[in-house]
Amino acid sequence: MAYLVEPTYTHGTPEKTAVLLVNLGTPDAPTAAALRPYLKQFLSDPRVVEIPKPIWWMILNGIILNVRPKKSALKYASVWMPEGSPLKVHTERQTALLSKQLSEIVPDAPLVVDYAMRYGNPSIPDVLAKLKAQNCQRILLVPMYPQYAASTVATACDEVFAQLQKMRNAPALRTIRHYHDDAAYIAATAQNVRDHWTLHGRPDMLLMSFHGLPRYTLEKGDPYHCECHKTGRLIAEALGLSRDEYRITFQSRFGKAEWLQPYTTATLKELGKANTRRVDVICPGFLADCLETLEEIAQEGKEDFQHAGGGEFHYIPCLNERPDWISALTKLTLDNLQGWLASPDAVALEQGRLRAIELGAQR
Ligand SMILES: C=CC1=C(C)c2cc3[nH]c(cc4nc(cc5[nH]c(cc1n2)c(C)c5CCC(=O)O)C(CCC(=O)O)=C4C)c(C)c3C=C
Ligand SMILES: [Fe+2]
Ligand SMILES: [Fe+2]
Repeated sequence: MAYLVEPTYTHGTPEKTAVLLVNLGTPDAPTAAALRPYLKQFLSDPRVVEIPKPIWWMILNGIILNVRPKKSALKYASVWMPEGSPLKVHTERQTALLSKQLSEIVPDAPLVVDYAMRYGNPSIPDVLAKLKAQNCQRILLVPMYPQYAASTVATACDEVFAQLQKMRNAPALRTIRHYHDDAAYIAATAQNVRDHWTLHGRPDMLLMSFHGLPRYTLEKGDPYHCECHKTGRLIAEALGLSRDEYRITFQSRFGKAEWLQPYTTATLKELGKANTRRVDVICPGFLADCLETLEEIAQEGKEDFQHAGGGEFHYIPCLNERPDWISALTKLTLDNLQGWLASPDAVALEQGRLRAIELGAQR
């Protein structure tokens, strides 16, 4: 009698460990037609919009999905790269660079490095199927958000868990919750700012703008607001800034409810009205440039500031492919792989961690 086996049964192929980067996601093209399914998936997630379903369903399908795709498509078109959406292009490059650095540090480790998007493509179900087909029996999920929010990190974990629930022979899973105060992430962010100042001199004000969340998330216990403030304080300390030389603000308000304050837009207008000579803006909660940084901050933010009477406006890009950030990501990954690679690799792993610290410091 033949035994029934799962189609992905991989007896004989070596067991592998996967490092899976997960980012938010982006439309496939800067068009209303591509924006619609992306926004529908994104905004139907109850972790993102916490309004009771029947009411929200009417607003989403009746108004938002008829108006927003066209408006957002124009914005996406203004930042689209020849290779595609900036968020996807940078996430793909970060994945390749992390894979390269890991293979240099632990050359014999059976590691697979890949990325998936929570909304849109490449989707979490598709990438997990790919990892299963390669016999990845352990998965380290690395959310590409340093600060934890239920609407970003938790929903990425939810989706991975939901897929594993459908598998009989499911892989082991580890998740990273946050790294908002990770020394190497803070050091790379501060160095990014210092590099900009070496070339262009210093501003009167450094604005650290984080993606916003509805205010009720803070009241309900989401640690996001506090984590953003801790990140901001650590960056300011690394740069030796006094309290009046920087501000922490929240951007990208969506809908009518109150969001975390102070708002980035209002602050830029206020600084402009005060005739601030120069403001520099960084977005430390975004590891890759995307619509929210390139359009909302670098374009709209600049206009808000200068229109109100402000002087020079400098947007400092995200960490993207910076070598010190790739080393920080490598170290974070290796730290969280402890105990998962076979014993001879454990020694290499420790050497690798030290090498990643060294590489980060050299660059
Ligand atoms: C970095 C962390 C992010 C949090 C927290 C977050 C919460 C959040 N976002 C929306 C609504 C929208 N966000 C959109 C784009 C977008 N958001 C993030 C990150 C966080 N969002 C990124 C990286 C991006 C850019 C994606 C890209 O393709 O470049 C959008 C889509 C664009 C638009 O139409 O404006 C929406 C909508 C909510 C409601 C929310 C928390 C409740
Ligand atoms: Fe967002
Ligand atoms: Fe936005």
